Amino acid sequence: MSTPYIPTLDLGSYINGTSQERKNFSDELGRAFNDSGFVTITNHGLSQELIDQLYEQIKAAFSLSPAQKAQYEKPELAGQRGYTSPGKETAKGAKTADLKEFWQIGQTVTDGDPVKAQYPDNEVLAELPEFNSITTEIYKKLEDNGKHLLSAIATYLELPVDYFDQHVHNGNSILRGIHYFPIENPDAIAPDAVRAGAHEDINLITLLIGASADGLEVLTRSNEWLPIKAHHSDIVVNVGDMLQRLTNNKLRSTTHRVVNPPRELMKTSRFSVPFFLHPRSDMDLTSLDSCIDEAHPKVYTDMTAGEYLDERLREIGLKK
Ligand SMILES: O=C(O)CCC(=O)C(=O)O
Ligand SMILES: [Fe+2]
Repeated sequence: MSTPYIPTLDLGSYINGTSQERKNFSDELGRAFNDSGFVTITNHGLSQELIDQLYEQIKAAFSLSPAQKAQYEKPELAGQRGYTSPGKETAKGAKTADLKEFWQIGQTVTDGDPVKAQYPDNEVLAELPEFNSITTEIYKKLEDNGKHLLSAIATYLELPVDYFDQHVHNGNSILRGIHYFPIENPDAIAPDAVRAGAHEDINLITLLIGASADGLEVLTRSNEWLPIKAHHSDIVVNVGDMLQRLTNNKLRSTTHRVVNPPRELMKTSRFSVPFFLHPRSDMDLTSLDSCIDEAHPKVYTDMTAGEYLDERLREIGLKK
C-alpha cells in the first residue's frame, strides 16, 4: 500500500519504543498529516485472524434479508447506530446518494461515566451473536490505537502528551462496516452515482482497516486522484475535519472517494470498515492559538464537536 506520498509507519515503535523512537514517530506522523493527511500503519496489534473474523461477520450481517436488516434501521438515530439502507447518505455537495449500505457501532460505556446518557445503545443483532462481540473488540482495539496516534500528534503540536485523553475518553467514535453492493446494471444508475462521493471525514482521525477490494482514492496536493491499494492487514489513517479545525489547517483533512469498479467487476461487492474517532461532544474545537499567526490567520468559527457533528449529519442527509 505504501507510496512515498503516503508513508508507512510502525506503531509498535511508538507504543514500545525508546524516547527517541517515539519522537521520530511523532515527527513523521505530524509531517505526513501536514502533507498528504494520510499514513499507513503497521504493528497495530490487530491479528489477521481477528480481521478475517470481522469481515466474516460484516459480510454475514449484510447477507441478512432486507426485512431482517430493516429491524435495525432507526431513522431517529440518524444512521449513528444499527443499519442504514442504500440511498440514505450523500456526500456533502453531491446530488446523488452513495452506492452503499452500512452498519454503525458506537461507544460502550462501562465505567459509570454519565456521558453514557448521551449515547443510544448499540443495536444487537439477534441473528449473529458474534457480530456484536467481534465488532466491540475491534472498536476497542482501534480506539486504543487512535489514542496512541493522538498522543503522538499532541507531541508534534507541542501540546502535553495527554492533551486529547480527557476528550476522547468514552468519546463518540463510530465503527462503520460498509457494503458497496454489486452494480447489476451499470446503465441503470445515475451518471454521477459512485460508491462514495469525494468527501472529507467529519471526526478527529479515521482508522481504516484494509478493504476487500481496490477503489479508494486520495486527492493529492497537485489535484490528482491517487489510488490506494487494498491490503487486508494494513490500517490507513487520515485526518478528519475536526482535527483540521482544531489546528487551523496545519493538519489536513484530505479529500478522498471510492470509485466504481471497472466494468468487468461491476457485479462484485466491496467491503470496508472505517473507525471514525470522535471526541466527546463537549470538546471545544476552537483553533489552537499556537496554530494561528499572521501567515495563518484563523479560518474557522468556534464550535464544539457536538455542534459540528450535528451540522455535518444534516449536510449529508442522515439527520433531518
Ligand atoms: O471504503 C473506503 O475505503 C473508505 C470509506 C470512507 O472514506 C468513509 O466511509 O468515510
Ligand atoms: Fe471517508
